[in-house]
Amino acid sequence: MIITTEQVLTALGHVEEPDLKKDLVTLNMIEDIRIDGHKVSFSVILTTPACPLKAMIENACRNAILHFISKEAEVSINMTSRVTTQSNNSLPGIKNIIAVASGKGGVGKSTVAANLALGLAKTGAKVGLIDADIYGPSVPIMFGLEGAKPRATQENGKTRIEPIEKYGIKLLSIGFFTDPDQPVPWRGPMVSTAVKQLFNDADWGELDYLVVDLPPGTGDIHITITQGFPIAGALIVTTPQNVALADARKGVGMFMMPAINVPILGVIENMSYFVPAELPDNKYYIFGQGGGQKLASQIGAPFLGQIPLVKGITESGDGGRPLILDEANPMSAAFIDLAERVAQQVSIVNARAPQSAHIQ
Ligand SMILES: Nc1ncnc2c1ncn2[C@@H]1O[C@H](COP(=O)(O)OP(=O)(O)OP(=O)(O)O)[C@@H](O)[C@H]1O
Repeated sequence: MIITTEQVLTALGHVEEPDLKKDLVTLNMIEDIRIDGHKVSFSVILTTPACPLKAMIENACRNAILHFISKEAEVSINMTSRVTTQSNNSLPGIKNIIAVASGKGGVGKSTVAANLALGLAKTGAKVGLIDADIYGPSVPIMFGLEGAKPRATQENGKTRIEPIEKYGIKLLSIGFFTDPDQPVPWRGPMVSTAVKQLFNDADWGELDYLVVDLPPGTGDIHITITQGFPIAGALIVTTPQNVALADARKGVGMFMMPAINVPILGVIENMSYFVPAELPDNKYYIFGQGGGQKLASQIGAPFLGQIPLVKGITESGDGGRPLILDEANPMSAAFIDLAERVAQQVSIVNARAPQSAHIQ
């Protein structure tokens, strides 16, 4: 039996990337085809290491070779990834900026941002996290970094800030530069300058994803960030109550304004229900039910899931070690799922963008 590269490409041309709705060959996702007798090997270049469809795509590729070429073929597939970006990126080295937003305060936006950043890193992506919540920066506490001061160096008359590395990601918080016991009486322009420095003056190096924890609501910082930097998309965190949903809708409205025009990656509902430890089969919908899903369908964005009200989330946040790092806790896997769904949406948005590109 002689197998040719053309046969392999034709067979894999029958495998569709379910999100991007095109076949893997057209999407340039197949590389390194090697054939040795009945042995066939190749690499599949996914758009993110956090791809939730990895196993499914691998199976489909194997089946395509066996079905279209030969049942006798021995197939070996290297599943790898190259995170996509949009080529109009004005921040060199940073492929995708993900803004995490909420209408109201206290709905768990920082909790989602921290666990999302760590979840993306756990799948193998290079990740940074900016805490731009000037009114209540939570990253120093959530990462056990109270009192930490990032190193700043002078380079050709310019200040370079070194992000702090913890748990495998790079971090900067506006809280590292303010006194935690003093209110921050900054005026709009000062806030705007400080936030821009977190992006422009920091040595982020190469990042696949830069997660940005925004302040609640809509304000100066939102305008500064959305107008100053290429945001891949915004993630909306809400709780199920009507009051939270009404505010979340306002937040979404801002991202959708023509002058801002940031795609909504999806809606995450936090504190969806409470499960008492002694009655693990009971779910109590304390704040109502179905609100996040309703918001997502009203704005035509994907609903990315529910996070229950869990004591461990508060404890781990307050204890400086986000819950996702505790692999024995079932919520850890739930946060990884969430990170995968968010990465999937970023890849979809990038593929739809006019100047989308597979850039290393
Ligand atoms: N699902 C959850 N279960 C239990 N506690 C939670 C959950 N989500 C968040 N919390 C806790 O609620 C509090 C507020 O969460 P967080 O700081 O993430 O909210 P936020 O929306 O970022 O608030 P703000 O922007 O107003 O600072 C924290 O103590 C956090 O640990």
